[in-house]
Amino acid sequence: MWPIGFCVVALATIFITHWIYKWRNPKCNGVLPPGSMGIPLIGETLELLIPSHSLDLHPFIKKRIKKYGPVFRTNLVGRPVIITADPQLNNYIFQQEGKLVELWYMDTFEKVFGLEGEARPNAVGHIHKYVRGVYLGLFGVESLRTKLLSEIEQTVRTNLHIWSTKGTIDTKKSVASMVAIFAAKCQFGYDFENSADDVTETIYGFVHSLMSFPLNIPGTRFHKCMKDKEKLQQVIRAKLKEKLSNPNHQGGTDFLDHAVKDLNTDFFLTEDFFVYATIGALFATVESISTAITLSFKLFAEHPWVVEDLVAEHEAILKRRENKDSPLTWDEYKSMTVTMHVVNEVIRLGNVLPGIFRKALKDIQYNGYTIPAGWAIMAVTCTLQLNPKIFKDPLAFNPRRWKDIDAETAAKNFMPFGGGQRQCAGAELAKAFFATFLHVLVTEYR
Ligand code: HEM
Repeated sequence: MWPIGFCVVALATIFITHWIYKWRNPKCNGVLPPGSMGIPLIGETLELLIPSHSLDLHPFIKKRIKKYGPVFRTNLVGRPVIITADPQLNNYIFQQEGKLVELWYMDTFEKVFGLEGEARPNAVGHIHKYVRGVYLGLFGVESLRTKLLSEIEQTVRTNLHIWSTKGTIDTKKSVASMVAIFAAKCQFGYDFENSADDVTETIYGFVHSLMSFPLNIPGTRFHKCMKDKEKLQQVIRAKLKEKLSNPNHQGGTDFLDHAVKDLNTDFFLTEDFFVYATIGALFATVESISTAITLSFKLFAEHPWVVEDLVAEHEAILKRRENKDSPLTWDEYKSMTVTMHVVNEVIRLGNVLPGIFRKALKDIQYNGYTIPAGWAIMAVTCTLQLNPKIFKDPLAFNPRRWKDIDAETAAKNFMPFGGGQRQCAGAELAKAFFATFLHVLVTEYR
């Protein structure tokens, strides 16, 4: 009997050894960038998921850049990935959308945001053109100027007032709820004040837990995130059905109003498409703005002179007004030079989006290395923002540095909103929200 057992063990050992060898040495028609593929099945995921409490590059990236250089290979959640902190390669990749690369998010994100199949909201070509057009229409400069700026101001005033009546607040959670109230209103017409259900907790639960290990079993953070996502989908779908079934519905201006107008006019314009695209915009808005504003509280506490600079600028704005209580105007917003330096500096250090993901459609040759077709690429742009040649003493919070940085240098060395065709469609909204928040904060509160 023992020879059979011996053969089974030997075969299993050969199979596992071969599998591990293949895992560590993936196929490539050329030379792969240096790096390690980590442990079979999970790769190096856990190390990347450990939160970093520093303003510097995440230790996972920093350690590997030091060891391998700015372009290296790894494996995240079972996916082979090339991580690039090389500005030249990053720029090249941003210009190759639909040619050598396509937008790709982690497999978890693909499921959560419905980024699979021909009709996915992140597809290239005319689907992208449609989605981008809708986003820019909703959150672009014209919409901000005519409508959103005053809605942001109202939301901020109400929320800061509520915070001021409490002993302490959890900053990240409170800021995220404030942004969620605004986002839910302008993206799917959710009326926070007159709704029995408080959807902001659900949005916070969803956004807060998405960047956790994707293990969907009861008790895990990710499982709770999926439950919150399902609830959100139901709320958004119910809202869409309500709008669709109302024969007197007049064209409004939120995301679902576009759905009412355009549903089924093209193969991809389905109910699911609009629900997923709304959830995507909600996540992008709440997570990014709340991260930046929360960080600013910590930085202000450590640098009170920055708050003094802000107070001086905003008190001057109030002084120029005929009526001190009148709402913030677009011209006032556009006059906020110091505030925009603060916003830039917080976003520079905030590393709001640690990586921009793409998938190689063909083998990509770069500096003697090959990025194989099918591999994911994670472009880390924050190395640019921490370059000591451009940003002296890069980890120091110093908004005044922006006085000496001209527009051309900034365009080449400051890319928190990405680049190319996929450049952030919410950049103007993020900046306007942040600036309005600072306006109300420093003019009304200490
Ligand atoms: C500090 C705030 C923000 C930062 C740093 C940021 C960063 C980025 C970056 C780097 C990209 C490019 C992603 C890629 O190339 O794959 C992007 C895309 C995008 N962002 Fe933002 N974002 C912010 C706020 C927002 C907000 C408030 C919205 C609101 C809707 C938003 C909506 C989007 C959308 C829709 C895209 C995809 C654009 C496209 O594919 O054409 N972002 N963002």
